[in-house]
Amino acid sequence: MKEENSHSILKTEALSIGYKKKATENQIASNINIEVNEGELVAVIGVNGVGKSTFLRTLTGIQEPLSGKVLVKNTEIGKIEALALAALISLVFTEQPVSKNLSVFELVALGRQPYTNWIGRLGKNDLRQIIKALQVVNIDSIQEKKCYELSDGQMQKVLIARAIAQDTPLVILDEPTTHLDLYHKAYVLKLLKDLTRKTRKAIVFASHEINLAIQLCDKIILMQQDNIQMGTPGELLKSGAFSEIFPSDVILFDKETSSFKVKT
Ligand SMILES: Nc1ncnc2c1ncn2[C@@H]1O[C@H](COP(=O)(O)OP(=O)(O)OP(=O)(O)O)[C@@H](O)[C@H]1O
Repeated sequence: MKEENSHSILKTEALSIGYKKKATENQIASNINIEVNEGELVAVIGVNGVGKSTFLRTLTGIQEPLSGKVLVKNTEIGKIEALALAALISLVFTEQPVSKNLSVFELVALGRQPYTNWIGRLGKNDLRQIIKALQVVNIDSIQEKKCYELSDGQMQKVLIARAIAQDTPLVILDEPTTHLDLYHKAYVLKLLKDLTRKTRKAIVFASHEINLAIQLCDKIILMQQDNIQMGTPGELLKSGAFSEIFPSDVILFDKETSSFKVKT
C-alpha cells in the first residue's frame, strides 16, 4: 500500500486536462503531478492561454479530467459528495456569476451555505465567521453597500472575504488580483500568505504577478506547453526555469534581482 501524506490537501496523479467535444479530445496539459500541503501558498504561473484556468477548474471538480486523478485530502474528488466538497474547497473565480443586488454582508454570508440549516439561517458561529472575514479583508466599512455600487477591486475583495467565511482547508483563486492596483495586489497576496500562516489553510491561485509570487509563495507551479513543474521559488530560480517562460524579445529575467525587466 502507498503511504499517505497526512498533511496533503491537494494532489494530482498523472493528471491530464483539456476539453472533449464528441469524439475529439483537445489536451491542454498532461502528466501533471503536484502536491499541496496544509499551510502552503502556491501560485500557478504561465503565459496567456497555457491552461491555468482549465487546471484550476479541474482541481476543483468543476471540470472532468481527461485522465488521471485529483485527490483532496487523499480522497478522489469525484467520490466526495457536493456539500462535503463545499466544506473542503472554496473558490474565487472573478468571472463567476453573483447577484450584484446583494449587499456586501449578504454576499460574504453566502460563504456559510455549506454549514447553515436548510432554510439558510445563520447561527452565532456563522455570524462570527462572516464578521471575521469582513475584518480580515478590511471591507467591514462597506458591508451595507450593494455589490453593484462597488469598484472591481472592492468586488474582488468581497469574493475573497466570502471564501474566507466559507472557512475551508483549501482555497482556490483564479487571478485574485486582476483589478487591483499595485499596492492592493501586494496587499491581497500578503493577506493570503498571512492566512496560510495563521490558519494552516492551503491556498492555490493563478496569477500573472510573477515578481510578487517569487517573493511571497512557498511553491510555484510553472505551466509551460508540455512542461509543468512545481518547486519553491528558490529551486525554480536555481534551475533557470523563469528565463524560459516568455519569448526573450521584450522582457528578460534578471537573475540578480530575481525579477522580470523590460529589455531596453
Ligand atoms: N470551454 C472551453 N472549450 C474549449 N477550449 C477551451 C475552453 N476554455 C478554454 N479553452 C482553451 O483552453 C486553453 C487554455 O485556456 P485557459 O483559459 O485555461 O488558459 P489560461 O492560462 O487561464 O489563460 P489566461 O492567462 O489568458 O487567463 C486555450 O487554448 C483556450 O482556448
